Amino acid sequence: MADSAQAQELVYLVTGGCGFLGEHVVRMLLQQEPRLRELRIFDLHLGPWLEELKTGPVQVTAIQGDVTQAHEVAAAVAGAHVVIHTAGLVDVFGRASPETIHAVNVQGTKNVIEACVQTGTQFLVYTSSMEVVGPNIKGHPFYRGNEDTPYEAVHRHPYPRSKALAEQLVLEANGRKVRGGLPLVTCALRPTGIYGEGHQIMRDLYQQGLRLGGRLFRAIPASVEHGRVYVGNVAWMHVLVARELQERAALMGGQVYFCYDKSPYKSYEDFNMEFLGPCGLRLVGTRPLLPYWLLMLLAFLNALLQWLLRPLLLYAPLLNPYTLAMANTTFTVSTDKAQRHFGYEPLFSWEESRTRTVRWMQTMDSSAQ
Ligand SMILES: NC(=O)c1ccc[n+]([C@@H]2O[C@H](COP(=O)([O-])OP(=O)(O)OC[C@H]3O[C@@H](n4cnc5c(N)ncnc54)[C@H](O)[C@@H]3O)[C@@H](O)[C@H]2O)c1
Ligand SMILES: CC(C)[C@@H](O)CC[C@@H](C)[C@H]1CC[C@H]2[C@@H]3[C@H](O)C=C4C[C@@H](O)CC[C@]4(C)[C@H]3CC[C@]12C
Repeated sequence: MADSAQAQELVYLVTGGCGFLGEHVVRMLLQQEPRLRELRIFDLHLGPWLEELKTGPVQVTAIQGDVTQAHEVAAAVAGAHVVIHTAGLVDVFGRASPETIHAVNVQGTKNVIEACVQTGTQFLVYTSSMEVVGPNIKGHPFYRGNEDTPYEAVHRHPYPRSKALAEQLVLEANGRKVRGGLPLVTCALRPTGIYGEGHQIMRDLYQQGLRLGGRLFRAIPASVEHGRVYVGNVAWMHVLVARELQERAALMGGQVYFCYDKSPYKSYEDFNMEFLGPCGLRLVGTRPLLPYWLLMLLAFLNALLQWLLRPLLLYAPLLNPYTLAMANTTFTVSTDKAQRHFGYEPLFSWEESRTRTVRWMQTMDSSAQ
């Protein structure tokens, strides 16, 4: 828990606070924000682990609610000094309809913005995504770019489209007058692919490897770099930006910041092996075992199967045309904007991030046996 030497007078609200990133943001706030009086956690699905947080000096309020319901959002936001909006439908596997993704990610964000304006909350941090930028539908690489690198952001997929629309709404809301006459101060954080304790896709890949006799088969060239960032550092950036936004509104209001740390630039598959390898899995092949056209054919067959089976069951494999194209397109960031604007430095080194993730994988492994 944070040192209580400073006056505890702030109320924070974290939407999506029971998600993969959200839980880390909640725990990081309790550890690193000494001015917290109340921490509200708003989520469609509340986790049982929240109970253990209620024994500390900070009042932890769990609120079960839906960001698509404006009145539920307004009730949760009322009285909060800071909102960290991480709630979202993270779906590139065809599990949810485009309409549902839009309702949660775009309308939900509109509801959060309007709740801040109507109830007088002055600071809003939005969890955006690298996908607001790319990779685009043309497969153009984004090689160690930054927030100012020119790039043709063209999206067709519902998820990146929804994140781009939501981010735009948040940035445009910066400067609006909230109840009481003060200006709303907003900013957006763009994580690349987040990894760490609780990452569901890493769990899925581990289970897939166990089913294949401890092997995974390379599908992506090792030369394709994909940006990754440790969840603890993403959580820390959220806590720090929420604090500094209150002090440096003129500089930071309406700004976007990529989330980054010292995680190495690698292909998606090679990076995952940093954690799956110590758990006994092996990546077969120094180059893709199948030609790209055959992989794309398999991806399209998966998409066709998903469509045919939808009336009966949800078939949502990792491989589909969008995920294959994404994995196969270089997208890495190299920036120091967060350091320049609000003094961000990663809280966890690459070695610590890797060790913590491997340790989580191994405890997951032992509980699976
Ligand atoms: N995971 C990544 O690699 C990654 C990368 C960049 C950005 N992001 C963004 O970070 C945020 C969190 O992502 P995550 O990976 O933790 O996903 P997640 O699915 O683990 O967490 C999302 C949380 O939002 C909640 N939620 C969903 N719909 C809701 C609704 N209608 N009302 C209230 N709560 C709702 C879910 O219950 C869940 O707890 C998302 O906005 C996502 O776009 C994630
Ligand atoms: C089946 C193989 C081709 C396998 O390599 C596919 C991997 C694929 C599931 C992932 C490759 C890149 C991932 C995405 C990336 O890390 C960034 C994202 C942005 C974030 O906002 C949400 C998650 C994601 C879309 C992430 C999802 C999994 C991948 C597509």
